[in-house]
Formats: sequence, C-alpha cells, structure tokens
Amino acid sequence: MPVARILFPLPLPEPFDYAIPEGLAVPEGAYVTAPLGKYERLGIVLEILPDSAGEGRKLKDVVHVYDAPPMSRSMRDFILWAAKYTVSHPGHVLGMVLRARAGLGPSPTETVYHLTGQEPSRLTEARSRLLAAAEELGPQTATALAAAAEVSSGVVKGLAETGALRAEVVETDLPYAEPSPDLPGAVLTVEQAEAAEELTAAVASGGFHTFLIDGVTGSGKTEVYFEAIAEALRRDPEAQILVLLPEIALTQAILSRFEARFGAAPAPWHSGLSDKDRRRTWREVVHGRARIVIGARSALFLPYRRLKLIIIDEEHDGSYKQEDGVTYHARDMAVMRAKLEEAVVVLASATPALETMVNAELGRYTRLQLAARPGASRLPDVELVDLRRAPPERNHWLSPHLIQAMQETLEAGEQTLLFLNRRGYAPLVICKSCGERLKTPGTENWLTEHRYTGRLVCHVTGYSIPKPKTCPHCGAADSLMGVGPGVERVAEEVRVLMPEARIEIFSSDTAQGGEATRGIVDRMEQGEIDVLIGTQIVAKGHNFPNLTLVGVVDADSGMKGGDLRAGERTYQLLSQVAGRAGRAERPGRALVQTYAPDNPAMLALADNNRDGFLQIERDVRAELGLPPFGRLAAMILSAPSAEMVDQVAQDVISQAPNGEGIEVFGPAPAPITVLRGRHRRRFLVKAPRNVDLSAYMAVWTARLKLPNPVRMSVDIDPYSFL
Ligand SMILES: Nc1ncnc2c1ncn2[C@@H]1O[C@H](COP(=O)(O)OP(=O)(O)OP(=O)(O)O)[C@@H](O)[C@H]1O
Ligand SMILES: [Zn+2]
Repeated sequence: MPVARILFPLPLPEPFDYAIPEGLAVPEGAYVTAPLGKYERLGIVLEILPDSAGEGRKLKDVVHVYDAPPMSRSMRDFILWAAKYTVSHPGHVLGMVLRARAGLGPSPTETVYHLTGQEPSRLTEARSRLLAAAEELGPQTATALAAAAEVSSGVVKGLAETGALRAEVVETDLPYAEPSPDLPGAVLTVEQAEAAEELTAAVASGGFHTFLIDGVTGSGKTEVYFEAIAEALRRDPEAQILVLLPEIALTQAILSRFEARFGAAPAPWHSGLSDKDRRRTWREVVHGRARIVIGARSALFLPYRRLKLIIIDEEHDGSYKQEDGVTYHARDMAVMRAKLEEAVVVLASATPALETMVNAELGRYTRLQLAARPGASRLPDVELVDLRRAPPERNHWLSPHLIQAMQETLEAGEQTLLFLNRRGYAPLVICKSCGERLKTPGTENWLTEHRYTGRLVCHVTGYSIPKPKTCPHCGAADSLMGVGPGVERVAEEVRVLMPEARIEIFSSDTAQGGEATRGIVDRMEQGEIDVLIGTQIVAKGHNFPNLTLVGVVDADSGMKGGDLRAGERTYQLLSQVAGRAGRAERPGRALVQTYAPDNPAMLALADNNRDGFLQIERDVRAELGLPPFGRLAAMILSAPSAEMVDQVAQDVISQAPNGEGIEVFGPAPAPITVLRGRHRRRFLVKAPRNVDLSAYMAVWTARLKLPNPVRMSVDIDPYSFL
C-alpha cells in the first residue's frame, strides 16, 4: 500500500505518514483528513511515498479526501521554504494557508422565494405588503422578505402554500464574475506604454521575472500594471493574478477602479471580511475560479491553483511586514513565491525601499521608470517651514505661514489636507500637580487622550478608560492635561482660525468600517470638505482633484526612536502625502513644518531629490553593515514576570552558537516591552550578507530548553527597533 506523508496545520516539527486504503484515490497535494491523537484532522498530502515506505510499519489510514483540486507542488514547496526561512514549523505556515478551511466544503445553501405571478386566493394587508417587497427586492430568503415588509415570516409560508411564491434552494456563496481583459483602459502616454509593453511581453513569454515600476506619485503606475493583468487574463484562461496592497489602501475607490477596468469586482482578502466572504474567496481561489484577488499581505499565503502574476503596490510600505506569529515580509516572500510559480512579479512605488533599489541596480529586478504625471497634472512644490524661525503660538501647532496658505486656498475655493500621524486629541496626558505621565498599568505605554469619546486610550495594547476626574497617582482634582497635538486638537485649532470652513477628521477612529471611509472620501472628492485633517490613512491611494494644499503638521515625529529605517520611512510617508496635492489641472503645493530643516530627509523632500536621499541612506547602511548590505534577525523572549525573562535570557545568550562575523546584541527590552501581561526581551543578531541567518537561528533555537511559561519567537529581517 502506498503511503501519504501528511502535514497538519499544527505547530509540530514534521509531517506524519499514513497508509492509503484500497479504493481511495489520494493524489499528491490532496486535502485530506486523518486520525491524529484523539481527533480526525485536516491536513495536506505533501508527497506520496512508494509501497516500500510502509513495509513493516503499522500506519493509520487516510480517512477522507476533499473534493477540491490538490494543492500545487509549488505551493507545497513555498510552505516548506517559508517555514525554513522564518524559522517556524511548516505546520504553522500551513495554518495561515488554511485560514478559511470552511471553503473546502461546498457552499452552504438557503431557500429563497420567487414571485410566480399567481394571485393568492385571499389577499390580506400583510400579504400584499409582502408581495410588494418581493416585487421590489427580487428573490430573497423568508427572513429577509418578512423583515422588508415588516410582517412575520409565517406570511411567506402562507403565500408559498397558495402558490403565489415559489421556493428555490440556492447556494449562498456565489462565484466571482469573470473579469474581462478587453475593456478599454486609459490611453497611455508614451512612457507608460513603454513600461506596459515590457510587462506584457514578460507575461506573454512566461517564466519568473521581477519588475520595479518606479514612478512618481500620480504617474499612472496602476494604469500600467492593469495592462499586465489584462495580458495575463488574455494569455491563459486559468491564470490567477494577485494584487497586494497595504491594508489601509484597500478602499472602495481602488476596488471600483478594478471593476471599471475589468468589468467585474476582484475577489477581496483582508482582515475586515465576514466569515462568509472569507470562505467564498478561499474556495474560489482553491478551485482556480477567482481570477483576480486583491488583498492585504496574508493573501500571499492563499493556495492559488495557478498563480501567474503578482503585483505589490506601494512595495515600500511597512505594513507588508507581519510582526506576529510567523513573522514575514510579504514583498520578499512574494518574490520567492513568484520564483517557485515561474510567475511575473511587479513591485510598484513612488518611493521604493532601499532594498528594492539595490536589487534593481544589481540587475535582479528590471526597473521601469515613470518620471511624469500624465496631462496637465504636475508634482507639487514642496517647501520646508522652519519652525525655529516662525513657530506657532504657544499650545498651537500651525505656523503663521501655513495658516496663511490655508486661508488663500479656502478663498480660491480649493481644498487643504493637513497631515498628522497621531490619532486622538493629545498623545500624552500628564498631571499638572505631581507630574505623573499616565500609562497603561504595568507597562511603559503612554495613554492618548481622545476628546471625541472622552477616553484615554493605549494605542499599543488597546487598554482604555474614561478620562478620570482626579489624578490616579496623587488624587488632585482636574489636574490632568493633554500634551502635544493629535488630529482632534489640530481640528480644534482650525475651527477657531477658519470658522466658515467645512472641517473633517479622517483617522481610523472616524473611519470605522468601509461605509464611513467612503463617506469622507466621497465628500472630499465632491468638494464638500474644505479642510481634511488626517493620519496616514489619507496618505495612500486617494485622488482628490480639488486638493491643492498639503500641510504636514509635524514632519519630525517619525524621526524619533533610533529605528534604522526612520529616515527612509519619513521620506516615503511625507512624499506620499505631498503627492496627494495637485493631481488634476490645478497645481499643488506642500508645506512641511519641521524643527530640523537641514535633516537629509527634509532637504531631499524639498528638492524632490529621492535618489540623492537614497544614496546617503545606502552609504550609511553599507558603512554599518545593515540591510541590504548585511542581515539582521531578532529573537524575542517573553514571560509573565520581568525577573523570569531576565534570568532565562542569560541562559539563552550563553547558548548562542559562534559564527564567523556574527554578532549578537542584547538582551534588551523589546520594542513593546510588555504585551498582554508578558514581559519581553530581545536579542538582535547581525551577520554579513552571505550568511544563512535562518539556519543560524534554527541551530540556536534548537539548543534551547525553555521553562514552560517562557515563549520564544524569531523575527528574520526585523523592522521595529525602538
Ligand atoms: N494615460 C492616462 N490617461 C488619463 N488618465 C490617466 C492616465 N494615466 C493615469 N491617469 C489618471 O491619473 C491618476 C493617477 O494615476 P494612478 O493612480 O494610476 O497613478 P499612481 O502612479 O498609481 O499613483 P500613486 O503613486 O498615487 O499610487 C488616476 O486618476 C488615473 O486614472
Ligand atoms: Zn497627580
């Protein structure tokens, strides 16, 4: 009897072997169930071994094979590779792949009711209301019809018995409509057409190829990669296309753009999906029927049947790094995935990551440049406002220069966007009496004041309390004071300065759920808002034609904290924000308030000299042997008490293997020192580029025997450093 080697989505070190019973067809990659411990569990057949592998062994049987296309070999290889790279159990990675396993079964069904046109024998008031609702809404469930007509669902049953309604059993999860490659797109400019041609040629000839679309904001990067998508759809009727976006950029606006271009909505994948939509997308992906998937980073781990093109829009974005559980960077993983699938991968950005630029220079990626915005649209002028010379008034945040520009903009009937990457009213609350800074109990995380809700909130842990009347430390009454600006406080300032302006705040607090976001975006597009004050949620993907002034309230805030990418990230975010201005005919400008106008990131921003900035960055990193010129990994230990974690950390460091050129720093407090009641310490490991740091970390972690409540995780290429 042949043997199936099965991987389960559990943190187990290896797969297990099972016998394939007579009469059961089990292909490689099949989704199966098999007994493990007390339960039958879902797993994946990694490979089929010859009969000899089972000889003399007492193996349990595979129990059930799901009626779904088997997982491709390239997907299985990707799982094993990703586990090795991230120093995780393969079963842990498989768990991410099987996140909506309900999609393995067929769609659930429900009963809907149609009008038959036949008159009921007796027509009551309730019955005619219900028939009217059925007429208006079309086929619906009894519950939905009854609710719409405000009658009991018994009325539906009664009408069905008289023959006025006909019941039909239908599937709840419908397939996605087939996108069409041949609808007209934008008429491309010469430079756009050249870039599109290179992409479509690579898609047409097949095979692995990595591109970078390096194009200024608003240059039409989306229009260009649309052409590659169209080509992939056209070439291969089974090809699947994955478009990754930062979660925050997955707005209705971009979905609508896809729908307009391809005549059908793409299959979505992000953290806000309902269970039903998650199951639906997953099923359609596995069966190969979802042709275009648009999703956040975890969409990379879906088990596509035939993935031929991956787009990573805003490839520099920090949200592609997953920090929890299996830590990975979706951009880097996507390139590997494309290699295994022999697919084309396209990174797009106006401010590519230094890592990506270096890869392009080394010829690993083909760089396609878009230097201009199409039509009359121009890049905004960026001007630094030196706050040391002309500061705002005390306890105010807008400089006279910015205020004047806002007033001119309002008078011209145009819109202003003020950017401040801080939610709430004030980022810090202190007691005037005793000087205490309010923190989440047991941690070093400050509480942020939110006036809108009257609460103090921790943005790290989510801890929140109503704002106390007295100081929790010294008991003084009315002594708590918010320090520094958040978007709510800046809005307050603008309201006083410009009482006639229509002002709105756009942050994750005011944009809970897609509907609210759409409301603000729509109103901004329609010109119903004069001043929009927003966090990074406004920085990406929006096209506001009448927006001509962008004000950056505090350009320095992102520079603090000693993070190796702080300068790069500040440059990226600010040029992204500035790029919102002047996207239509009217020219735009950006005023950037800073106390450090000679910082290289600020100077480069003002000169629109991105490459000069990257050159300085790369020199610094090359000098220090930091990524991409060296490698980093982190190990995080956590335990219920600080004493315990410190003690274990000493033992852990003594076990670190020696390696040529490898340096281990720490233990030090982790970026988030206390999380969910656990104290965290971190080691940072630095190695030359040619060292396999994953293998080094695997050797180290295999040596450790950690006491029970202590947990350990490895982060290859860490991104947070505080
Ligand atoms: N060739 C073209 N003809 C007409 N309109 C175009 C053309 N190219 C781009 N546009 C329009 O210009 C705007 C910006 O294009 P797009 O969003 O594709 O740029 P982008 O480079 O992806 O921008 P960002 O960097 O902000 O993400 C869009 O409204 C788009 O429809
Ligand atoms: Zn006090």
